[in-house]
Amino acid sequence: MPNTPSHTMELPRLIVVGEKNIIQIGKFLKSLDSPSRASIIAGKHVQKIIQKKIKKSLANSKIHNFWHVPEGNDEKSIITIQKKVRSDRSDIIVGVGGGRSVDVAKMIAFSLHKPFVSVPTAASHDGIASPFVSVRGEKPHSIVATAPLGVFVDIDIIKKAPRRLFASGCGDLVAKITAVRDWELGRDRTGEYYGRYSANLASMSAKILVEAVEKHKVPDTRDVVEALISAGVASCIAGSSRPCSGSEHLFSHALDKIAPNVGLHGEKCGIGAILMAKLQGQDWKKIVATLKNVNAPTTAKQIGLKKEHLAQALVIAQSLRPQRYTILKEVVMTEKKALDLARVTGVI
Ligand SMILES: NC(=O)C1=CN([C@@H]2O[C@H](COP(=O)(O)OP(=O)(O)OC[C@H]3O[C@@H](n4cnc5c(N)ncnc54)[C@H](OP(=O)(O)O)[C@@H]3O)[C@@H](O)[C@H]2O)C=CC1
Ligand SMILES: O=C(CO)COP(=O)(O)O
Ligand SMILES: [Zn+2]
Repeated sequence: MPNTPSHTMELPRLIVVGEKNIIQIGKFLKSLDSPSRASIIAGKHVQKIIQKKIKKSLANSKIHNFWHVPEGNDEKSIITIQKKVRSDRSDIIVGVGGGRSVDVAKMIAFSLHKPFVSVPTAASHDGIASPFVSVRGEKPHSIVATAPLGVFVDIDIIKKAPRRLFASGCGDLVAKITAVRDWELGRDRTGEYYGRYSANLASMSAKILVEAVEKHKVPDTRDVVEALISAGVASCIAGSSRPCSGSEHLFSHALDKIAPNVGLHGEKCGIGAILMAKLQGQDWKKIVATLKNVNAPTTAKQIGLKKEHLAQALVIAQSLRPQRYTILKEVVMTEKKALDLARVTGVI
């Protein structure tokens, strides 16, 4: 029944956003569930940066720790790593890194019925506090997993991450402008349940970026991190990624299929937001200015995307999630129309 409200999911119990505080992570975990054994999912780059400090903190807190590198976040790689984590016999799973490590840890924690803690080391995506795992493949979709029991952020680490990751997170944030508009369209056209609070929370997370442009300022790292966390909480409250993921995400998921490994998730969502804002009749130039203000890509060329792949992605995007109403249901998208849209918005 379209009017049935989604179910709200659990929310993180403790969110700490500090600076040069990574050495406190052992104490943080102890305060959550006083674990004795922690499995940590972290990639090679991130381990190089903070493994020593985290190990020291966990040793001081008497937490045995086991480290695993996520090869990918497709189902096969998750199952492989899950078998290793199971043999750790740990009582908490920690994801340390960007979206891939956090997603893999979240999925494994959910499958093993263990608490999960999110430790983002880049402000590159809004999966930090969300209960979902984004699964790529034939029909990209969000799997309902588990919201983190805790979120632990060291802003100093985030600030030192490659700036491209910060810009990508801003792309994922401006995507809320078009995602919320698509949700409004779903409500108005089909009577779909619309959660005003979670929609406003998601819109607010994008607003800090738009306001920064108006004040001729670059948004503060902490503000962007907190906005990404807030967007993840919005999806917990909505019980789905609906407030955070609309036609712009469908464009990004289509590119994951057509041109895998071209561009970061947030970069594709930011470019998708420019295109979809134009279709929605929103101020797409404001989105371009917002992205340029943080040096996020606003053209296909900047992420190495071929225009034919862009056109194909726009044509198939809605078919990837037919049940989610977006502006793409209101246009008959052809490759020619896609290229015209990309041209008029300066994306190609
Ligand atoms: N579940 C959800 O709600 C959401 C999930 N996602 C998912 O997140 C993924 C995108 O995440 P994204 O972060 O863009 O990309 P990835 O996690 O795929 O890659 C990020 C890269 O940056 C590196 N990195 C992270 N932090 C640092 C740092 N501090 N210093 C140096 N390098 C660093 C990582 O290193 P290393 O290799 O060591 O990890 C990795 O190589 C996608 O799979 C997407 O589906 C995106 C949005 C929402
Ligand atoms: O990336 C996301 C929100 O920013 C997750 O959305 P999806 O449900 O489209 O995977
Ligand atoms: Zn996203």
